Amino acid sequence: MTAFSPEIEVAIARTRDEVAALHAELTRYELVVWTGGNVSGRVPGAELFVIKPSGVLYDDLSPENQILCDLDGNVIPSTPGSDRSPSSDTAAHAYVYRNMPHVGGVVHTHSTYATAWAARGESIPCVITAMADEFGGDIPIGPFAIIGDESIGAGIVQTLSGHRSRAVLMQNHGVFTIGKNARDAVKAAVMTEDVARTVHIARQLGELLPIPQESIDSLYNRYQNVYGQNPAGELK
Ligand SMILES: O=C(CO)[C@@H](O)[C@H](O)COP(=O)(O)O
Repeated sequence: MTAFSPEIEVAIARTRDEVAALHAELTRYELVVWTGGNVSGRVPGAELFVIKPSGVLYDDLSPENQILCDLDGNVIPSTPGSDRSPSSDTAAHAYVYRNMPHVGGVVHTHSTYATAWAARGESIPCVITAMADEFGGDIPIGPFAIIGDESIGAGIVQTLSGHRSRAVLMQNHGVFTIGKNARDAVKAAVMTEDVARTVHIARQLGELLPIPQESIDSLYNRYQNVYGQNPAGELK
């Protein structure tokens, strides 16, 4: 059995609880079907993250069957869940954690409207205030990348580095989001689908009206730093 300090064991247990519970948000907001999609969370204070097992039904996910990995994506042996294969996107999540130290959570979905934009290789333009609030501008397109190795992670990091958006539409694939923690990344995935649907419908009705850059900046700053009870600030 791999031994960690008591403090890290507590952090791992909390991350297992959080990541398992957050998968239920993907089904609640209808962002996934069957076993598609995944959530991971970095273990605070350790070079570790927790991710779901591959191809397991959402109803069967629990804290005990989430899988503990190091930042190279290797499963930590003899830990709960380590008898199963981790998510097929584990190498991609690991690449993001290694290369974006400020990121504490990563989420992937094939949510319908956002993935339809990805299938066209088209970024979602910032034409509603909710997009300016959450993403600070357009939601960008990332490159086409093969599933199963670091390619997706490299595409996420390349596209989102220096970008305000917490979401990228990986071309021909779907949504990947990042956040300060796993919950923040899940929220970004929920918001991505919401704005993808609204902007798609708006475009069916006529011409989209851009928001001036200074208004986008102002909306973004207010939402990230003033909105709500305890704003966490932008992701950087
Ligand atoms: O995008 C893909 C495959 O197209 C995968 O990411 C699935 O959406 C989820 O795979 P697991 O996390 O269950 O391996």
